[in-house]
Amino acid sequence: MRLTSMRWEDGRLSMLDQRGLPTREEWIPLADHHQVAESIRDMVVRGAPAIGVAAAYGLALAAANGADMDEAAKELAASRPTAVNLFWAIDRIMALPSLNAEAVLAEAKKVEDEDYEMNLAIGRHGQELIHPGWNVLTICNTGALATAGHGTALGVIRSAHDAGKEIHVWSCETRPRQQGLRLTAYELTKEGIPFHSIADSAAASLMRDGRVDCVIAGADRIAANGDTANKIGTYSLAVLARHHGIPFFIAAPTSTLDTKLPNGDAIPIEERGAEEITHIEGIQIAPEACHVFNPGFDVTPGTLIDAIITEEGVHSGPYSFLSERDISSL
Ligand SMILES: CSC[C@H]1O[C@H](OP(=O)(O)O)[C@H](O)[C@@H]1O
Repeated sequence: MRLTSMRWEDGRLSMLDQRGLPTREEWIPLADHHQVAESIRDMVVRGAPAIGVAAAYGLALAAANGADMDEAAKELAASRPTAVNLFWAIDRIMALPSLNAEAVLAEAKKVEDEDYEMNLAIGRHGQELIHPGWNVLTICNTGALATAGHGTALGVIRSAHDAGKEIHVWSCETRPRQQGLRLTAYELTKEGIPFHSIADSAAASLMRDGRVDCVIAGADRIAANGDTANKIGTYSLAVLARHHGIPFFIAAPTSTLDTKLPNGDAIPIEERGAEEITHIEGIQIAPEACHVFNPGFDVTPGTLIDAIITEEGVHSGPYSFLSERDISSL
């Protein structure tokens, strides 16, 4: 059975609580869009494409429950600010000619199915860049748990492995929420893909020692010039990769493109709570009243990205994802 982060069955939405993985596999039933918004905000479900799919199903619940769809859309849109897929999915549903329950659910299922197909295409295109025997470094979780299945950056890794390229993965722990140590390690273990989890701070010396052949990461929002918002720490990996002459790739579906933004300066960067840093599994590890700055994302300039892989193919810089419509509106 395909690993996925959520299931719509018999009119009900349930989500795999990613906060408990890898030690607890617990599915949570969600009865309404309020609970979906809360599950996105609390990172029960996380990952740019996955929260877009979740929001689409949240609107399907709102329609089925007879809720005010505009209010439901606003509540879901307020759950997290950085991943543009959330707003792309909400806008797509709200643009339907009719917001009856059947039509909204059908469109939500299309959003999910299309994301899965886009990830398979990203994998096909991206694995062409991966040489046999490469050591591939990645950050956060960009796999089936962050999408509708297969994954983006981790989808490229899966596809390269499935193509018999015998790669090895360095999976950054990804402080503070440890999506790499908990979720990517969980997925790679399930698939039997060789990997080592590493502290985020170990990446530099691995690159210096010639033990990294490429870096591949996901994205939460890509501006028209290729500036890319992704998990905090991605920018430092891009700078390190450029310093060491190592190719740095981003993998994302086109639903992650925000062509209204000419560059990454205006991408909203989510700041999360201090407890994500001061506590681990609810246990305090920092002094009382410890001051914390906890941005969830950073922006990597398109000039540091050697290729952006989408379902359409491999794009190389300089990037210009502006559509004709966007150019005419500038
Ligand atoms: C396939 S996109 C996954 C993307 O989302 C992650 O952020 P979060 O776990 O906070 O939702 C991270 O930026 C990943 O690259």
